[in-house]
Amino acid sequence: MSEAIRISEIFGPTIQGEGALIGEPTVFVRTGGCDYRCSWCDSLHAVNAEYRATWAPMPPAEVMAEVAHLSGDRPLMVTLSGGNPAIQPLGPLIEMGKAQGYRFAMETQGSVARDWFASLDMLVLSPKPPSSGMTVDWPVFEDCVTAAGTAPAVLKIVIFDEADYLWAQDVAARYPALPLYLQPGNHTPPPPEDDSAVVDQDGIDDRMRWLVDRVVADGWFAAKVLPQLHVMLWGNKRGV
Ligand SMILES: C[S@@+](CC[C@H](N)C(=O)[O-])C[C@H]1O[C@@H](n2cnc3c(N)ncnc32)[C@H](O)[C@@H]1O
Ligand SMILES: Nc1nc2[nH]cc(C(=O)O)c2c(=O)[nH]1
Ligand code: SF4
Ligand SMILES: [Mg+2]
Repeated sequence: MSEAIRISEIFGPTIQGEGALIGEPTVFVRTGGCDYRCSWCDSLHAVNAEYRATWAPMPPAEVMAEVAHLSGDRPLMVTLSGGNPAIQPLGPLIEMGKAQGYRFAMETQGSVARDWFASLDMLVLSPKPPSSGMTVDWPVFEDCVTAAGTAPAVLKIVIFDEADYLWAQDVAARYPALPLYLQPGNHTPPPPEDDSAVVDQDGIDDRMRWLVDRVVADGWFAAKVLPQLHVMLWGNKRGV
């Protein structure tokens, strides 16, 4: 019997709104609990202890049954996010889903390495820049890159300001082999219980334009700059 996974929400199909797989239809499996507390986290309902009562332990078969129900039994990309999905026992879920034809992408900050990263179809490593208030443990981050093995892996870095931008350049220089995505940060999301889901879209647009100008002026042509498409369309609404 596989260990239960702590689930915050399972939703979709929607489109992947960020990074390498932007636009691809996917079902999200969001796990509950995170070892980080980023100052600007847009998914606090899967992070803060006050939401713990909304997280349910589910065995892998139950998670896959819900994914199959949502997808109408048609295999697609399943995106594991959180919280930090790497702190959950996701290896058996990935094996079970792959046997049914599903593919798996995962978003993680790179603070916990697991051997099952090698089974992923896409590992999105999102190390946290200075504006987050977090400090990256680089040896552990390196372990995450190593754990991916031959599985496709990319870097996705959130940028709020100049300090984040310069930090991203350093990170990119450390990992020249990893495709790099830069994403403007969205500011001060409302609490999850507030259904308005309003974001400061003008501010996001300003940061996006600034980021494009900065990347182009620097001739940093390996960087791909993308907005959070789902935030443009639906603000910080949950379940989209
Ligand atoms: C909510 S996190 C969950 C997965 C994992 N904990 C991580 O941070 O990679 C998913 C993605 O959203 C990004 N993100 C979180 N808050 C954001 C914000 N306010 N603006 C832009 N991106 C944000 C994270 O950097 C990460 O790439
Ligand atoms: N559509 C959509 N795309 C996303 N990409 C990353 C997300 C996340 O919260 O991890 C996310 C999300 O919550 N929704
Ligand atoms: S690591 Fe990810 S889920 Fe955790 S607090 Fe930061 S953005 Fe939120
Ligand atoms: Mg999100």
